[in-house]
Amino acid sequence: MLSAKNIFKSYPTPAEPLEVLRDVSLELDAGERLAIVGPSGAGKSTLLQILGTLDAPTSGTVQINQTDPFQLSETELAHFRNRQIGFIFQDHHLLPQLTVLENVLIPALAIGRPSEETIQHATDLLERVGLASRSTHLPGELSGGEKERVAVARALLNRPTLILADEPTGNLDSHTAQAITDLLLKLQAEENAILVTVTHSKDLAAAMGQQKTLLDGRLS
Ligand SMILES: Nc1ncnc2c1ncn2[C@@H]1O[C@H](COP(=O)(O)OP(=O)(O)OP(=O)(O)O)[C@@H](O)[C@H]1O
Repeated sequence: MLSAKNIFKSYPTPAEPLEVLRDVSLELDAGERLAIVGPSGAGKSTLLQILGTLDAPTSGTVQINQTDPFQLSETELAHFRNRQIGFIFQDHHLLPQLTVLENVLIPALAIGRPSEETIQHATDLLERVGLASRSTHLPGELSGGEKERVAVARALLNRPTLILADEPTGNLDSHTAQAITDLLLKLQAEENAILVTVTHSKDLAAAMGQQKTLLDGRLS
């Protein structure tokens, strides 16, 4: 379960602090989906960073599976994040010198040498995203949509509680965007994970089923 309660976030500026999030709360159970929409600069990515434990709120609490990540030590938090959260970014963040399979294995490589079982799971995920035949290729040899599919497979490697996607279809043509949306929703449902996406895409937001708008720092 994901719960965020009374989240406020301000950034310091030379003048007044810039208040980006004002009393944002949300609660999602396993298998639920939420699209966060809103104008540019509304604080969508800031909220996603906080839900992803990459940035702490100025005040308020986050709980992921009954754990408050911001109470953990740095090392515990890195481990927790790696185990519980899968991230998908608009520009996929694949490492160009690693093969497709190695890129999917990155969340496992962060905690040591991947087991045979983990390598098999990564191979299965590549099969499920339709890229089994490309596992030894480098990202530079793939199309934009294929790279995004690798990013989806990688986000699922550790069977995360929570998948966070920031504009996962942002750089794709409408046909490829639809294919990535279908794939993401299918895998999320199969894994019973929580999926939160930030998007400007009306199609993706509609496909997510539930959407909320961030405006003037408030989510409604
Ligand atoms: N580290 C930071 N320091 C200072 N201000 C920041 C920082 N990060 C974001 N901001 C500001 O916070 C506000 C919200 O930014 P954020 O990236 O969360 O918006 P967004 O809704 O995701 O926008 P977009 O749709 O354009 O990506 C913006 O005014 C931005 O300039």
